[in-house]
Amino acid sequence: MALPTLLLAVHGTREPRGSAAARRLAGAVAELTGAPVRLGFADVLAPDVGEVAAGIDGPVVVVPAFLAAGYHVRVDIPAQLHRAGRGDAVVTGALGEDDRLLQAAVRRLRRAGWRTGEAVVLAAAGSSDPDARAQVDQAAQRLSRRLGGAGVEVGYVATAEPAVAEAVRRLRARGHRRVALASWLLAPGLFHQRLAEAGADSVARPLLPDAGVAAAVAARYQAAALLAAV
Ligand SMILES: C[C@@]1(CC(=O)O)c2cc3[nH]c(cc4nc(cc5[nH]c(cc(n2)[C@H]1CCC(=O)O)[C@@](C)(CC(=O)O)[C@@H]5CCC(=O)O)C(CC(=O)O)=C4CCC(=O)O)c(CCC(=O)O)c3CC(=O)O
Ligand SMILES: [Co+2]
Repeated sequence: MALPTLLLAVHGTREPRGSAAARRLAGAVAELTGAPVRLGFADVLAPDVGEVAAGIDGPVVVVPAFLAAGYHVRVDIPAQLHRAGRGDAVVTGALGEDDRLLQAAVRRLRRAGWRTGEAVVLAAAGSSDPDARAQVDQAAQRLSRRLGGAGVEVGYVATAEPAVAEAVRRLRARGHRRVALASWLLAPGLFHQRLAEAGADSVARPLLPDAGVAAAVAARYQAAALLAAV
């Protein structure tokens, strides 16, 4: 039986390097899974996830390239699929709980110059969805353990508190002389650009491109493909 199509749902950005990162991720995932892979956008760019799904014959597995299951994953993408008559598509969970994403964040952090003893702000996009924010809090706790108990605070670029710059200030107020920013963002974009102004001593790059992130997407697809194939 033919493999279900893997529809990679990315947020969408006006930053061309962000779109290039998304296309490269789609290519890496196609290689890992051997499945037909298509790219759709939740916001900012077209075609949206529903429009892409409507043009696909046969079963579809949508893997959201999102770190937490917030508004876009839980509301926006399912609504796009319903509008397009593809409410049958299986939508997998977000990626942030997969340890490979955390490993990617740690690699970026070290490459940006983080040293043992420095405090860290895990900088996430921000969401109006409390469950999505709880998922980011959990990632911050896992990051702290992974860094040998380093002080880690969450900071948000938009929509939620504390803002990234405020999280940096709080750590300094608690006596941390050096504060590093870990990017809990997938790709270069407007949100990542804002991290440069947050007052940190170093800023890690976003998570993509990364083979572990591609493997996490492939794993989500493979687990769901069993359900999607009719
Ligand atoms: C729903 C909303 C707020 C709400 O939660 O209510 C929200 C939510 C989320 N966005 C997330 C991610 C990204 N957002 C952007 C960009 C933009 N996001 C904007 C709006 C909104 N985003 C609010 C809807 C307002 C509305 O449309 O009504 C834009 C259009 C306009 C603006 O800035 O207001 C601005 C475009 C800037 C431009 O190009 O002009 C990028 C791309 C980039 O950075 O360039 C990334 C990928 C970052 C990466 O690379 O990872 C995540 C994290 C998901 C995760 O966990 O991964 C969530 C959380 C969630 O889904 O809940
Ligand atoms: Co957004």
